[in-house]
Amino acid sequence: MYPIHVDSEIGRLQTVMLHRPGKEVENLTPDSLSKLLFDDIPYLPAIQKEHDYFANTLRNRGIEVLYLDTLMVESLSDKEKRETFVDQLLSESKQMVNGSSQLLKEYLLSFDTKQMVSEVISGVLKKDLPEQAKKHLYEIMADHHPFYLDPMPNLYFTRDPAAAIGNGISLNKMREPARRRESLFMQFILNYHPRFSQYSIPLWINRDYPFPIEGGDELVLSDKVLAIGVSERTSARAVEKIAVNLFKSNSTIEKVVAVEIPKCRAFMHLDTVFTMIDHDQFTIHPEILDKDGNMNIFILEKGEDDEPVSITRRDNLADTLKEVLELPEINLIPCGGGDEIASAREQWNDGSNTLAIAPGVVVTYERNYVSNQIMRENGIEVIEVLSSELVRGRGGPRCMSMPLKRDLISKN
Ligand SMILES: NC(=O)NCCC[C@H](N)C(=O)O
Repeated sequence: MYPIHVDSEIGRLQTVMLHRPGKEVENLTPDSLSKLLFDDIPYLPAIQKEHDYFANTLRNRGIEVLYLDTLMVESLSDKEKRETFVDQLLSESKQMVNGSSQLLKEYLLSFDTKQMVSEVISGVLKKDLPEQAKKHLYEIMADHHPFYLDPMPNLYFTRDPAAAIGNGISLNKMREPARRRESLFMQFILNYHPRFSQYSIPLWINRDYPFPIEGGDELVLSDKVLAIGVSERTSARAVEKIAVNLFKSNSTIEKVVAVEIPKCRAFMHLDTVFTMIDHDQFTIHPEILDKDGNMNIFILEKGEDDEPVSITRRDNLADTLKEVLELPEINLIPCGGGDEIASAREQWNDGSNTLAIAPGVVVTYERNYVSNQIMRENGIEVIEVLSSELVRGRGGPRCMSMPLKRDLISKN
């Protein structure tokens, strides 16, 4: 059965891809936190327990949970594919490979596939490899960085490296060097995993496109409308590129709504400040609006004649949503109820980062009790999950999940 279908943010979730955090989060140190985009070091047994709780919450609702590392191991079924993967990984890890590529290649290929994938994710310490003869100045004067290959602690945010849109994939060039290798996994899974490789799955944008785009900014509002944040992580160029590609293909997307949000760490992606939770209800962090309640929004549509795209400006989010979704009314639910302190605190803790598993049914962090209560008062079913350690990576349930299949919205 064709493995990808996402034509909304809210259709009943059928299949999702997660990554259970592993040793890579234990390889964070105070010195590497900011480079590796964490605010603190999670305690591994506790973050795994919380992640398992999240995965079980989804399973209990009948959702099929796939794990990225398992898919990857199943994709690298022969020696040639393993070697191709290691070659590509090492060539893309130039800044991280703080030593000899050849030595690392031999080291990684000495393991079985499962262990190799786990080593790549958790990072390779210099002390794990045999000491090599130091001949070159850069080796003799080596810095004190402990890793040959840096860990990939952000991998449990499976939302960002790739996103399913309709029956295709946005395979993303990620903005931060610490995360760039992550989308390589999905490239190999699409090319080689039997669940995907037998189909010709369209790529709406590819990871070799030079300007960044990340899945946390890509929100499928309907089969015809895609919203994309222009943010700290996603460039206006990539938004236009994916729009043009969608318009000239067999995709059903007719409008791409580019929403500009402040470029700062707390608001790194659109889904940290805005998510869809029902046909006509959304969470929003009020601080993305200016003092008049406006923001910078552009609608991209297929151009006339030879123009690949036409662009028109809007400034009101609620009005734009009503227009593109053809709804008479919509409800924007403010994170933290709009209270100055509660909304800043709960947005920081991903209170706006809800994962809808069906129309009006969302998974959220239990710590964001103000936002959760307000959603309930608006008729939303809120399923809470644990978050003390998961939150330290600055992402919530939407960031931690990559939907592969949802029911068609009309069926719900
Ligand atoms: N969609 C999201 O907002 N994902 C959260 C990503 C957090 C990760 N530490 C990062 O900075 O990329």
